[in-house]
Amino acid sequence: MSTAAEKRTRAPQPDDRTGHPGHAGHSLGVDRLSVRFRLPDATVTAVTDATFTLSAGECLALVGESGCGKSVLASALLGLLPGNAEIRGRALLDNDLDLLSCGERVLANRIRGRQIGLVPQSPAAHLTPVRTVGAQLRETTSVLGTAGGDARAAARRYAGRARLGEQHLDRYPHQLSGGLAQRAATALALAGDPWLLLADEPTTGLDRPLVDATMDELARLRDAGHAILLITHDLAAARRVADRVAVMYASRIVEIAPTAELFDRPRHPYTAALLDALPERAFRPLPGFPPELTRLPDGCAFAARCPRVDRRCDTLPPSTPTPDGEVACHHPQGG
Ligand SMILES: Nc1ncnc2c1ncn2[C@@H]1O[C@H](COP(=O)(O)OP(=O)(O)OP(=O)(O)O)[C@@H](O)[C@H]1O
Ligand code: NI
Repeated sequence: MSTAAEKRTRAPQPDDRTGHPGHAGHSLGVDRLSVRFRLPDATVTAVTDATFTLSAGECLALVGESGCGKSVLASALLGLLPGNAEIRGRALLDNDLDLLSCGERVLANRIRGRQIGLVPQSPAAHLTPVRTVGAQLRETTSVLGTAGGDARAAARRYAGRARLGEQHLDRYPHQLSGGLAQRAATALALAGDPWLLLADEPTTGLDRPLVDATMDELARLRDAGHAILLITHDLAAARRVADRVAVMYASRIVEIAPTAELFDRPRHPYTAALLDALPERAFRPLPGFPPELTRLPDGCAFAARCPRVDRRCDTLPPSTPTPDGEVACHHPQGG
């Protein structure tokens, strides 16, 4: 599948002001990634056959209801799942290194922080309360080997890339506003020069102006050449920054499409239902609940809530190509 990044006319540019490195050429190719958790009395099917690509300079949003498997997917890529997780599939970095099989040592020494940065859900969880932001940045750049012998200059550099003014480096996290704390946490995520940023619900609990500001910061990092995997419930936020959107339902990606296309012409009935629930649209929440991930049906998991359900839905709908994406439905809307 061709990517939005290939289609975008504005190529990713290094940011001259901050000396932001270009990351052109990097890619992540996830192929049938599946995760199950074995529990004593049940098996949780958290992710099933997730397949997508993501290139430097592109933002992919992963959206779907709570519990559908978004965070488990992200944790699998970082090797952060607990021991009871059974992982299958591949996740190739630069068509080369498989994140799912390379092992903890490689992940710890070469990947986490250095190739893949984590933009945290809550800055508070990422920042140490008892040390200044500058001290934390200096330490992180030293540990990750990006300080280049001058940790102070490095701290200023990464603060600059996250648009955190130098004057804030001597402050403790609690002395920063919510927006500045988010930038400080982002500066830490950038401190190892990762090209790929994972942002799992980076705006939970923020008010709308701060959500928008955070999305605009992510868009800026995308434009500076980073790849961004944005996990969110917030379709409006996704629309603001994502080039493509992947919609997840009950462990599967059921539709993936360029953002404008997805909003204008949703093909999967679940995507249409998510859009109908938006305040600026019909504001009609989808009735019912997703199935338990311990008892998924053999056929389409959305059938029980689907307005277009028919006999074919007893069998699993295969993922089929659309002009610019894919949909897994026996009777997609709009052709
Ligand atoms: N260690 C684990 N053992 C068993 N089940 C787990 C484990 N971690 C996650 N799960 C289950 O996997 C499913 C997917 O969880 P996940 O956190 O990925 O959902 P999510 O889409 O990120 O939801 P939210 O939007 O609420 O963050 C859930 O049913 C969850 O309970
Ligand atoms: Ni989550």
